[in-house]
Amino acid sequence: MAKNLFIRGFRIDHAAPAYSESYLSKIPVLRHLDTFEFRKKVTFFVGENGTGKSTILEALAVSSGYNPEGGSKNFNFATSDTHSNLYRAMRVVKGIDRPRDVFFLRAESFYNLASNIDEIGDPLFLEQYGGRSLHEQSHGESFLSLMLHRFRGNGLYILDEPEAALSPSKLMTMLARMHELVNQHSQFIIATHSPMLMAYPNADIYVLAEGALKKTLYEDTEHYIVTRHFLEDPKKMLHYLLD
Ligand SMILES: Nc1ncnc2c1ncn2[C@@H]1O[C@H](COP(=O)(O)OP(=O)(O)OP(=O)(O)O)[C@@H](O)[C@H]1O
Repeated sequence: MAKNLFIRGFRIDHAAPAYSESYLSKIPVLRHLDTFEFRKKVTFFVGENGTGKSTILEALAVSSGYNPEGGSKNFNFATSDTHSNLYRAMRVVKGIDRPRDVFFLRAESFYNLASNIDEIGDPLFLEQYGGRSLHEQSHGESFLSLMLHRFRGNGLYILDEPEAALSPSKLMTMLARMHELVNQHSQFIIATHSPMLMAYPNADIYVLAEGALKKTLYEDTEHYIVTRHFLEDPKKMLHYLLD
């Protein structure tokens, strides 16, 4: 196991009631997932909708002490208790070093996170988020504020579909910032559908498909292949799809 990572892996106890007595046992990928080892500073989980990416990220985040709706360890707001019980059946293997910065971001509850920052109302605290309420910034601007101002390096960042808000050029800004943070000893665990984001070099890509988590080369991912085919000849693809 890579010792210099903050999260080195996890184990799932399939006999735990939290797992066996819930819908989790019906998610094909989880059924065959006993242990998982992180090897790189950036790990992507990709795959079709509903294959279990968010479930795994959320359990990793909750097991590591984060608020299930997102934020750092200081956030404890909850707007609805919809997170799964996987964290009760999961044991996270931590590295030797502890991260000095942690953040769990999920696109779907970003709005609630922004409200919570406003409620805290401390200007010094707000400064970390670019000095302006995240509600007064666009979705993409506020996410970039988070990456540029709040993420400080030496951090563990668990991001669920961070591309949701970003234009292609801002996605490139994110890639550059991510690289800086990786060089400052950070670890990223990301669920994504973005072929641009998953192009980040020296990352591991795991595809959730056919009941397995399979390490896959970037060029072999469906995201890369389908997007490339589409962009090579959009007219031909549209003709095929629409006629
Ligand atoms: N509360 C729940 N009750 C029953 N099934 C659920 C519940 N929450 C999620 N599921 C199911 O668990 C499976 C995995 O969901 P998850 O959100 O982890 O998928 P995902 O890979 O992140 O999908 P997407 O790419 O669409 O975000 C899905 O089939 C989903 O329908």
